[in-house]
Amino acid sequence: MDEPFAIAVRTRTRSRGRPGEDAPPSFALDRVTVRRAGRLLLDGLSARIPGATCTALVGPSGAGKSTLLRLLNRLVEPTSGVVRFRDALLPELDVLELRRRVGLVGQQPVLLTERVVDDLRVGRPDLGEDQAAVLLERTGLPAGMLTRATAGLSGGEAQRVCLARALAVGPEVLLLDEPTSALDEESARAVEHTIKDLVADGLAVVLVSHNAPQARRVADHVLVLRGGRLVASGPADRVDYLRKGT
Ligand SMILES: Nc1ncnc2c1ncn2[C@@H]1O[C@H](COP(=O)(O)OP(=O)(O)OP(=O)(O)O)[C@@H](O)[C@H]1O
Repeated sequence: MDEPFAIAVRTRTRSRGRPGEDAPPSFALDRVTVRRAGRLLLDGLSARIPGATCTALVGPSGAGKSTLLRLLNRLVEPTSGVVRFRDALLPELDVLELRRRVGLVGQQPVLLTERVVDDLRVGRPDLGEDQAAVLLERTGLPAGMLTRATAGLSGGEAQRVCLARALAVGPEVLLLDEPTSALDEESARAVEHTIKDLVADGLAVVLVSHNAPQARRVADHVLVLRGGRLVASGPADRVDYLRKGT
C-alpha cells in the first residue's frame, strides 16, 4: 500500500498514556508574534502541540485562534519567533510539501468538482475507486456516495467529503477551523465522531472551537488563548476554561 493512503486504513496504534503528555510534539512555537495593520494578533506565544492527539484551540472571539491555526501551515507568517513542525523550522520546508503533510479544512464545506469521487481526487489524481471508497467510509459516509453529485449533499455530508479529500493526500496533521459551526446538531456530532476516529487511528488534529462542550467531547489537549496570548494549556479534563465553559 502506498504511504499517502496509509492513514485511511491504519490500525489503532495510539499509546495508552495520558493523551498530550506522552505524545511527541507535532508543533513547537517559541515566542511567536503576529502583527498586522498595527495590531498584535499573537503576542509572544510559546506552546507545544502534541502528535496523535486532538488539540483544541479555545478562547473568546478575536483571541487569535484562527491566526494560530493558519500559522501551522504557513497561511500566516510570524512577524517574529519560531514555529517548528517535528524538528524542522517551518520556513525550511517546501510550503506545498508542508501543506500536504498538514491539511486544513475550514468552516464552510467547499466542494470543488461535480462528483464526490472527483473531489476526492483533487489533490490525489491517481486515487483508485477502492481507495476513495475506504476514505469515504473513514469519514462515516457510504461508499455508494462516490458517484453522487456534490451539489445535492447536505452540509454534514459535504463537510465529511472535505475531510475525506484532505485525508486523500495522506496528511500527518489535520487543521480544522470550526468545522461544525455551519452544521446542524446531528451533522456536527457525526463530524465529531469522525474526528475522534481519525485521532484514534494516529492522526494529529488541531481544532479551533468556540464551543466548550464540543472541545470537551473531542479534545485531549487544550490551548486557551486570550488577546493573542496563551493563558492556559493542558489535558482537556484539567483546564478550567473547559471544565467551567458551557
Ligand atoms: N490580516 C489582519 N489584519 C488585521 N487584523 C486581523 C487580521 N487577521 C485577523 N485580524 C484580527 O485579529 C484578531 C484575531 O483574529 P482570529 O481570527 O485569529 O481570532 P479568533 O480567536 O479565531 O476569533 P473568532 O473566534 O471570532 O473566529 C481579530 O480581532 C481579527 O479581527
